[in-house]
Amino acid sequence: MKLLVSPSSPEEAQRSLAADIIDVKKPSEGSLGANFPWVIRAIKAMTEKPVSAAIGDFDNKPGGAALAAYGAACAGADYIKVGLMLNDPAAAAEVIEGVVRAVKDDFPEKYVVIAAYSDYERLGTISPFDMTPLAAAAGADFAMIDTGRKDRRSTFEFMDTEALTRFTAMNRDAGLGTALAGSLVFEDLPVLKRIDPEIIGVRGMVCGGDRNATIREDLVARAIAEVR
Ligand SMILES: O=C[C@H](O)COP(=O)(O)O
Repeated sequence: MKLLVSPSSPEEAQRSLAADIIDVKKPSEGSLGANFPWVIRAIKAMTEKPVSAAIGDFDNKPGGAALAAYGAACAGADYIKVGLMLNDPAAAAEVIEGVVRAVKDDFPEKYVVIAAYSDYERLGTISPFDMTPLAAAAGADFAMIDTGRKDRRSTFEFMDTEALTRFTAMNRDAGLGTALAGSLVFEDLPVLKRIDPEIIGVRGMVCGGDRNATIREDLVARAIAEVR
């Protein structure tokens, strides 16, 4: 299980370099808020570790999503992550296909991560279980769950261990890796290890509980030690 940490600036990235994957995002622009290309480029230049970039929480705008994905890939991201803030499976498929093609046509070695939200019922968005077959059919690499609304309610409040285990197994059967995130806390690490996704994603955990605070190097070190 790899640890992905989500800094919002090169300064925070500097304190996140012990993580397995450095995930560039702009939390003030949403759960998977996109940061500027020059921030992605600057963070990519700081490390040999894989860099991921969130490109936004998209409704029915496949062209915008595809162009954002291409931009993140050109800026140096190794993983490109898009969130599905929509409900209609046909529209979701269009966004996913656009993002996968935008990345893979020019950068076949890069990974595409498609995220649905654990709190999909309160958001009225597509369920992670309905996303997986669409992501697999389009040739994405990972299916992810995160919370769409960041109000400190955890993914575990919306989906229990059984559902997350089932999601992980479903992805594996479909040839996809799994990434799990959403206000995870240190106490969740033992059960996450049992669920066994390829990646867990955190920000609030390594900010001391408040994702609007700043990332602490000591907490990144503790997280990586406990994940191992
Ligand atoms: O990709 C992971 C997210 O940045 C998780 O953020 P969070 O732990 O604050 O919910």
